[in-house]
Amino acid sequence: MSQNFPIARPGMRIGLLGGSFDPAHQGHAHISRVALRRFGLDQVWWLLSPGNPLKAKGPAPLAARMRRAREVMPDPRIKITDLEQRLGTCFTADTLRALQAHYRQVDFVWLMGADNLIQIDRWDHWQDIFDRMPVGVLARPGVRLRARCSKAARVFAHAKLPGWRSQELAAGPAPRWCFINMPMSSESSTRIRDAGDWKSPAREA
Ligand SMILES: Nc1ncnc2c1ncn2[C@@H]1O[C@H](COP(=O)(O)OP(=O)(O)OP(=O)(O)O)[C@@H](O)[C@H]1O
Ligand SMILES: O=C(O)c1ccc[n+]([C@@H]2O[C@H](COP(=O)([O-])O)[C@@H](O)[C@H]2O)c1
Repeated sequence: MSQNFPIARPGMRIGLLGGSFDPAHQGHAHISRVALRRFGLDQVWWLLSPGNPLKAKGPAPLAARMRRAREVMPDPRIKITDLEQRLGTCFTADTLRALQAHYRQVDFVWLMGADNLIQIDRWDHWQDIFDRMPVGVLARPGVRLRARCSKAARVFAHAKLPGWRSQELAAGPAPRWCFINMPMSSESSTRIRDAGDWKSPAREA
């Protein structure tokens, strides 16, 4: 199972940013850099999803999305991975369980944009995600208020770390989460697809 898994030293702090990345864009790059700095992370791993279980339409082929992600994000601290494909998982709770079992001495943080805080309560075993590892939420234009009032924010209100204590997030223990306000990027994959600026091999055919 460990073939071609990224190497991580014991004690490393690693953020996991899951997504369709269909395609990757500067918004992903921006929040990854902010997460590295604000949460004191050593690395961020992008987990390119084989397919979001809540989206009816599948994404572009994984190989094409991986190529594009590497072009967008050449920073050596950001690892572009197809770990979900390798693990055979598509539900986040399963992925995180498998990664923690594989990398027992790594401190992982689940990262997501504020739009996903609004809908995470629809994900499979979503409370397990909060119970399993710290969660870092990055502001996204237009959804900050709804995110703050979301079901997840209410259920885990007791576990919220204020933004000024973000450096403490990765050390845990879970449940513990932190919302980061920052200069935001309005970039989105939807906009790029709608503008016709992302032509994966399958879509060109
Ligand atoms: N501009 C952004 N600001 C903050 N978070 C973002 C931004 N773009 C993406 N994210 C976050 O990155 C993760 C992966 O996002 P995803 O690959 O779905 O991109 P997207 O632009 O949201 O795609 P789509 O428009 O297809 O929904 C999600 O947690 C999402 O919230
Ligand atoms: O586990 C779930 O039920 C689940 C449902 C919807 C989305 N997710 C994950 O959320 C992340 C963001 O997905 P996306 O498609 O919005 O980029 C990605 O890692 C998905 O696998 C996970």
